[in-house]
Amino acid sequence: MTAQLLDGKALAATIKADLTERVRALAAQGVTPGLGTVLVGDDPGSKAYVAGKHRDCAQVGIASLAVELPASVSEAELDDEIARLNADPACTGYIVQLPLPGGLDENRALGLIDPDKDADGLHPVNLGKLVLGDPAPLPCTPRGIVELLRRNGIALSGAEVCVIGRGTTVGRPLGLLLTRKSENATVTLCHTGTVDVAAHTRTADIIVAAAGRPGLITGDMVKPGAVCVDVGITRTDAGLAGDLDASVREVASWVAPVPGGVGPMTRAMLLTNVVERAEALASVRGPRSSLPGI
Ligand SMILES: Nc1nc2c(c(=O)[nH]1)N[C@@H](CN(C=O)c1ccc(C(=O)N[C@@H](CCC(=O)O)C(=O)O)cc1)CN2
Repeated sequence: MTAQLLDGKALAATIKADLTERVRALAAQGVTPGLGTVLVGDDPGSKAYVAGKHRDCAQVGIASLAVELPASVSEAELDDEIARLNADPACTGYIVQLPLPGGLDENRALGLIDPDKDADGLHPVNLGKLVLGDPAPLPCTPRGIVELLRRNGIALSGAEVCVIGRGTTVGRPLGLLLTRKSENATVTLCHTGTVDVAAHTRTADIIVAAAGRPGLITGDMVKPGAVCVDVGITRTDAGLAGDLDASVREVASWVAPVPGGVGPMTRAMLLTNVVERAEALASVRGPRSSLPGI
């Protein structure tokens, strides 16, 4: 068997085309959505991801507000930038790019974001709403994974899903999303304390690998016909490497690859979160509101 590709790049392009129309409709009401990003330090991966987010904004007509700070920034200076974006009426929503350099407390920074402007859905209030099943912006990678599976006709209801990785941006919130009544999957969350990862992956209908360990999942760990989603991106001298070994493609029915799978979907979901908030605010304020931008 050679797996079919879950093409996140193509699906993200379709989603961005739809968002472009929605941004045009907002513009007709006098509203320009704005995405802010806070990038601290010079991690090459983070710089590339943030640059990609702003390229996407330009494509769909969302305004960009890019804040760049040196790795030596103090906690107080970072807090000031976050407070500034909270107060900026041109900023509909924003993100603090993770990971932050050592010495800066990520949870503290995320907790200072105005939950209404939390374009990443990573503020504790919004993660709490996800637990409770209340409406809130959803974390971008988990939302992108569910969308990629759903739009390719992959059934989630009743599926056994094995998620590898318990991080706050992917594994944990993905488990919460997949176990909502609307998705109805059964989730096993594996992590560095899991004694026998293969014992869990071998019985799974869907495997989501978000460990950041190149080649961790090999073909012999996959049930024939399973769907495999690669989330781990590691930068090596030879280029980007995912968590799925090449042998997985001979066993799986579908594979979401690195690059071109979940990454572009993560970015498309970030734009979606921003546009959704702009639309919600526009509908509250009514057309051609005299209030400042949102
Ligand atoms: N504040 C956040 N920080 C981080 C998040 C997040 O959702 N919010 N997730 C990851 C990184 N990430 C988003 O920021 C991200 C990762 C990958 C891609 C992407 O487009 N990947 C491409 C390859 C890009 C390349 O060539 O480097 C792909 O897979 O095709 C976008 C966003 C950690 N931090």
